[in-house]
Amino acid sequence: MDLDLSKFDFNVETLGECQVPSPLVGERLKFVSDDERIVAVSDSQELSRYQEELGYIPSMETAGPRAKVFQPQLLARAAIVTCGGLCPGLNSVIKGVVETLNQEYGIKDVFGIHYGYAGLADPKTYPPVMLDADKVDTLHMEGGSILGTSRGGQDVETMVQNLVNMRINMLFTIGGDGTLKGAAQIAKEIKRRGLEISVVGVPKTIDNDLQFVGSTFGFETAVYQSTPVITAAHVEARSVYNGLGIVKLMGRDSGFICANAALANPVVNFCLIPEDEWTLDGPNGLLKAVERRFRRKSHAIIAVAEGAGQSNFNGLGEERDASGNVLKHDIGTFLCDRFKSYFADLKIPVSLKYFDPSYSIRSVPASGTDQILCHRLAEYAVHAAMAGKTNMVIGYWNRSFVNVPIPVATYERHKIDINGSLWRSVLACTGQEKYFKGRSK
Ligand SMILES: Nc1ncnc2c1ncn2[C@@H]1O[C@H](COP(=O)(O)OP(=O)(O)O)[C@@H](O)[C@H]1O
Ligand SMILES: O=P(O)(O)OC[C@H]1O[C@](O)(COP(=O)(O)O)[C@@H](O)[C@@H]1O
Repeated sequence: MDLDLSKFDFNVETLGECQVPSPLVGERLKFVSDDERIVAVSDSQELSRYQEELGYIPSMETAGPRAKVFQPQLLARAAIVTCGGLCPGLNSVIKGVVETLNQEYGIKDVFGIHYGYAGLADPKTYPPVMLDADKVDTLHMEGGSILGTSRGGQDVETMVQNLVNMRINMLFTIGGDGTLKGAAQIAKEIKRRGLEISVVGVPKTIDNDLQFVGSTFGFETAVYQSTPVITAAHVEARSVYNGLGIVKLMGRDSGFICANAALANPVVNFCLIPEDEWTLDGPNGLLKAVERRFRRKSHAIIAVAEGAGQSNFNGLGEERDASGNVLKHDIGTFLCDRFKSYFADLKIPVSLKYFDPSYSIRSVPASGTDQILCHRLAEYAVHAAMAGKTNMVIGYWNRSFVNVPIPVATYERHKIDINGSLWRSVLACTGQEKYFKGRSK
């Protein structure tokens, strides 16, 4: 089956003339396009590092439908799996994949795999469900994942054998960096066995920590959802003498939610992220900084990312979740305890209110433009799988949807550049530098 491209309002196969989503890695890289591919060329150290460690030059291609459709319509059977932590919009992506398969390609056999890779490894215990247009009709209104999710490793050979048993030839994995690494292993095993099964990822990361993906669904919703909580913290703190509001937000290794929430809510006075170091004690520490702020304003709001300030727990050991992710020590309650004892020792009154909205933030449905992003990422994932592409994830880069090889997207975590303009804006907006006196940058 070939696809009639005239029904789409753009020609994805004239990349050389019209669509070059650059830059791939900062401004230093340049691009040349070669038919559908966008090849990054540069003599920068960064590129050589990729080339050396990955064994190839990282390249992306413009996402979209291809005239040559690889999957025969009658035999095409798809499976969708959601893994890792919840994220607003998971259900919207599931709906988008099912509808695009149904409506654009006439493919009706779509399996929903239950409970992440656990369901793929053990479909007897967690039987899959057939998904159709009726089942997904109002799915975008629901938070969570209708399929359920899980963490924890599964046997790759078993998962691939189950795909074969179910006669699946397209697997859509909706997940973050762990899920994508799992997807890459599945794709490798598929290749080793000489099977024709596409494995295409849709990037799910509320923390926004994947490389070359630009925008991920759920992130904007998370920032938006933080607003009522920060507002409540501010109202509480402002209404009493020396009111201190501490709001903990998600972000294990990357502080994007926290930084953006601080910018979106300019009542935040201190934004603490994993990427930037700060001390608690001493003349330049956070405790003293809040004391200084109290003298000027008598209230203060701290937004802290869950992965911030972990050096305060040095020597306490390390726990991991089932997927191997390092569990962060609870910086929120730690700060509460330290502030209470600090001000008690100084006999300075303080009224501290602590807010941890993490799970209520991530369990809502996607809102605003996140809904649109979910649908479009899903559409492009289907186009990629139908064109026979594999071991790749859809990215949104420089206002273009792109097909990004999984090893490139997961090569390292995307983090806030503390010398970059985003962090500079946060520092300016919070004014935290004037309280953190003498703090090195
Ligand atoms: N390095 C890895 N290789 C293969 N599978 C992985 C890897 N890391 C995680 N996974 C699997 O991917 C799934 C989701 O991973 P997890 O880290 O929990 O969430 P996320 O995908 O959001 O990062 C889990 O089932 C986990 O076992
Ligand atoms: O408590 P859980 O369910 O393991 O999830 C907590 C984690 O989920 C996240 O929201 C997203 O994590 P993943 O991208 O690894 O799924 C993190 O910010 C947070 O640490």
